[in-house]
Amino acid sequence: MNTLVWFKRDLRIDDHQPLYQAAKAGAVLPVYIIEPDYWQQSDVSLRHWQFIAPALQQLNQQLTALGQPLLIVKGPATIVLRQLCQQFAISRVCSHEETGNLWTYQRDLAVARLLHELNIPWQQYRQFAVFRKLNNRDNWFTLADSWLKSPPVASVTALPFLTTVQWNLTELALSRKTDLPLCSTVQDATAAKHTFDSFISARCLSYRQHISLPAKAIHSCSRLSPYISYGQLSLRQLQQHSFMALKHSTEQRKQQGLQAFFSRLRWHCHFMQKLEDEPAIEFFNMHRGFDGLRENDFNPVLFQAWQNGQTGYPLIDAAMRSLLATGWLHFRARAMLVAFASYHLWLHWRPLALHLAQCFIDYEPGIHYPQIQMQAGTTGINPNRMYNPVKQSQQKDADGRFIRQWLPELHQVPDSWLHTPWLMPAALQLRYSCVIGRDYPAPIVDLQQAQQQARARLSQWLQQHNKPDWQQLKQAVFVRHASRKRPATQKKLACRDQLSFDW
Ligand SMILES: Cc1cc2nc3c(=O)[nH]c(=O)nc-3n(C[C@H](O)[C@H](O)[C@H](O)COP(=O)(O)OP(=O)(O)OC[C@H]3O[C@@H](n4cnc5c(N)ncnc54)[C@H](O)[C@@H]3O)c2cc1C
Repeated sequence: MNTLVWFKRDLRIDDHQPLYQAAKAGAVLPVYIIEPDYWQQSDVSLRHWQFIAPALQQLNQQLTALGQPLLIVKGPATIVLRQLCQQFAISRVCSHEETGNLWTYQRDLAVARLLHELNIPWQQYRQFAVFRKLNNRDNWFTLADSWLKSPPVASVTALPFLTTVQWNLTELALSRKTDLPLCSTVQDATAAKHTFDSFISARCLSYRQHISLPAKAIHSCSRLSPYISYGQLSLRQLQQHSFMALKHSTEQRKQQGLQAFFSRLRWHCHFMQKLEDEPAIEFFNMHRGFDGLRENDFNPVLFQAWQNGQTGYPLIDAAMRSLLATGWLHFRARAMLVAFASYHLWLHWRPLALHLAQCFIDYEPGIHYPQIQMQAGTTGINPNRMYNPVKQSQQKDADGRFIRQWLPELHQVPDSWLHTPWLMPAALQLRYSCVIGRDYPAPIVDLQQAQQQARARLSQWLQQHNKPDWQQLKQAVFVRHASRKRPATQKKLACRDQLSFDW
């Protein structure tokens, strides 16, 4: 029996159910499809390819060592699969389930129709604690827990040789009409295991302390997100290995770091489950009562300044420029960028989501859209969090290491002015080669005014809409998406906290 294993966002051979099941039954044709239409989508960028291409080379080496190299084919999935199924007398297709964007969902539907027509079964296996057709979240925690604790799939030790086809990733290269510049430094796609080992053995010690400090998070966070997003590492194995490390650790700081990391791996699945349950949140407000709140106020000038790290607020701009250069940011900076754009600049979340999706090397639709909506305050069940960028800057980058690294125009500005350079007297601006409006922009909005306006707009909206149907919608979001880990009463109280601001 010849089985085609379709590699998508699961570029590994360990704990790989489709590969294991296929290998048990006979010959295996491992395939990766470069889909030109996918690469034209507005939430995709060639920065993603910058990471995926070396990951594919590594996967090919691993498969070749097992006996059967990887086939990489360019074209629409339905055409490629039809041709391969006929050419290699394929009697089954195996892959992992994908919780992707609308485009990948529709492509999967088209593939299902094709395989049905060809009378070839398509077996899809779970790779995250994400469950299809879940009615509500009541049992999710128990289901997730038992799946995450279940034994990983046995390793495949050999694959019978079926075919080899020469491919060259440079020749298969993609192009896009408009795109962000590639990252100037990108995480090493072939260093997944090394990155995990270095985190578990040493870097996790300072994870809790440094997780929100921009200059330190880059070293102390696990940095595993792209390897998880493209499936080079199995989240289940990561969860189990970190649990073992936690169990055997006697050092308190290490335990705290591993515990925090361990729960975030679960959050990964918790967030993905939201998009799986309601794919519409890629486009629409999770709580539809927020429809109309920001749509008509979109200001492209403010958006452009935000996108390019030119808002005049140093921590915001340093975060964006660091992201543009490296494709990565720690959680708090991601949240701050979205909150600042949503509240202070009053921009709708959808264009923000697309820009950031293109920027993030680790773009994972299942986490991305629910997180964006949470930070933009459109879920209706999470407290609104409006970060003050000056306060954040003074607290999280007090010595200005991060700001100076990414904003060379502020390099000479002393700490006392660094977080509010627009307040510097003109003579000092000249002395420190940072003339506001010439070398670095003046703030694009007045902070106090923007905060007050956002708060007033939101209060007014909530007053106008806080009617029984609003509560009903909120309850529906809660039933569908809220975590059930805390007791229901406590959670309900938290949900009422509609107008809390983190000034
Ligand atoms: C607006 C916004 C958009 C985001 N978009 C993405 C995205 O596209 N892809 C992505 O992987 N993460 C996303 N995140 C979550 C989080 O910021 C990143 O997972 C994290 O910064 C990646 O760095 P790390 O691997 O060093 O994380 P660590 O802090 O070391 O965490 C380890 C792993 O836990 C998971 N994780 C950590 N934080 C979260 C979280 N808040 N929610 C869900 N899972 C989490 C990730 O798999 C991460 O790799 C987003 C957060 C925000 C606020």
